[in-house]
Amino acid sequence: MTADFVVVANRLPVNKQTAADGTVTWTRAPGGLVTALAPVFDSQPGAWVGWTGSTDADDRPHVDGIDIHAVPLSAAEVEDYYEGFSNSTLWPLYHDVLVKPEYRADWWDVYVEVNRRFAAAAAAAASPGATVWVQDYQLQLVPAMLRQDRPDLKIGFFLHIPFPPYELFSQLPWRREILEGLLGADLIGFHLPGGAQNFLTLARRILGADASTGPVGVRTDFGTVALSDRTVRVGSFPISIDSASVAAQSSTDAVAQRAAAIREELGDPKTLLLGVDRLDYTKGIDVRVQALQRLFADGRLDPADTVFVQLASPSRENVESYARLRDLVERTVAHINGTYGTAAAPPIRYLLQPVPRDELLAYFVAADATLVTPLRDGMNLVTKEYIACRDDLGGALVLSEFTGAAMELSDAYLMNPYDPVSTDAAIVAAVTDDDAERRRRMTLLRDQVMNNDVDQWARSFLQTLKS
Ligand SMILES: O=P(O)(O)OC[C@H]1O[C@H](O[C@H]2O[C@H](CO)[C@@H](O)[C@H](O)[C@H]2O)[C@H](O)[C@@H](O)[C@@H]1O
Ligand SMILES: Nc1ccn([C@@H]2O[C@H](COP(=O)(O)OP(=O)(O)O)[C@@H](O)[C@H]2O)c(=O)n1
Repeated sequence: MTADFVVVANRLPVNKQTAADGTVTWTRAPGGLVTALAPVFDSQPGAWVGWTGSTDADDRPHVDGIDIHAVPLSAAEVEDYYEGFSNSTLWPLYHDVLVKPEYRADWWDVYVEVNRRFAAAAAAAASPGATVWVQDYQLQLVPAMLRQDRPDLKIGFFLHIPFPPYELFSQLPWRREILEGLLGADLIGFHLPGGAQNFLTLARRILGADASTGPVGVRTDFGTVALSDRTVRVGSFPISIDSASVAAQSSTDAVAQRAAAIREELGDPKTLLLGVDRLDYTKGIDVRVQALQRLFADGRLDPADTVFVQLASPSRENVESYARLRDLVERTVAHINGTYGTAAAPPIRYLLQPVPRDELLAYFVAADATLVTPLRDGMNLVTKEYIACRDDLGGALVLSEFTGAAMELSDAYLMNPYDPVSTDAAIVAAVTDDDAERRRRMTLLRDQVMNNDVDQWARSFLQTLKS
């Protein structure tokens, strides 16, 4: 069976659960990109092409409402395509070279090969004239490969992470191939106008393409790259969450009771601070923990009545830079608890494990402030989830200027994660400002998040693609 609408993403929206008797069940998976795209299928039927996340060739994933097309990956391909080229070359290069990207031809060869397999699977899943929406940095060659095979398709591409400027991108030995791969699309979307602008500059300087030079706006004023036979549009479409649904899920009695219980279990601290991230070096978990260490040391925060909970989900654990970050975070947390805590009440609680959705929402409702301090982040959906959970107008958001979310959420307590003075000041202001100021800021943040949801993101991208 083929479909008129096909999403192609590295990951399928599925979670594999194996019971004690070996029975396998598949459920819809949560997570940033998946959470954003799943509602698109509520309004139109379609297919999703992607990887199950495991190397078991016998996997036959199934979820209600989406026609799933699994692309199998061997253990060696996971190493070279996912952990290697995607997450040890492209991810650090696109995130400001926070760690040194590795440029290896053997990884590149497997990246090409796996992209070819995704393109073939997408071509097989798509009906004549279908719309195919390719997602993210793992699949940047798919648009051109797919067009070669299926010129009848409408092809969109969206990048969920930052797109770097010429000075960084041009390090990449395969820079021409990546740009040409993306130009196979009819519409290329980025979160921010800056990413779109970087792409247009790169197309001009590296490919000598006829790319527009005027400003790109948010969901308007699209840039163009004129090719010999067609024109590619380039735009900014900041992603969001299903705001109304998150707000509704977080305002149940059960979540309120659990939020109160969490505070009680933590010893009813005067100030409850929260961090929620994949354990990734881009997220600035070390930045916020080191800030707390300074604030406890200089007395601006009292470790006796402050608790910071860091909910970290394990991520890309076979990549060495992730193991190094884990080591740094865990040593710093142990040092702070050893220095400023008591046996009964350590000021930092650190969990390295997935947390059920309802539990996560209860933490958002319970927190006096959430610390979102990335050194670089494409958008950061945690930010928007926290805001959507605060219909009580309580809580405060400390937000790095280096997230995509900061462009829309300028009423947060903004900070520069590279500047300890700015970081410390934002945390202190977020917890000591009077209630009126905190409520004023949260009101403005909520207006933004509740009025700009993921449906608008998907609709604006797909309408632009079809127009
Ligand atoms: O699939 P993983 O390797 O486990 O990583 C999870 C996802 O991480 C990245 O998320 C990005 O997309 C979010 C939604 O647009 C955005 O808010 C965030 O800033 C980005 O980092 C990655 O881009 C996805 O492909 C991964 O699935
Ligand atoms: N411990 C955690 C951390 C994140 N998450 C979820 O994972 C998603 C993270 O999205 P994001 O846009 O902030 O960042 P990435 O991890 O996609 O880079 C959010 O939907 C979080 O609620 C979670 O469920 N549990």
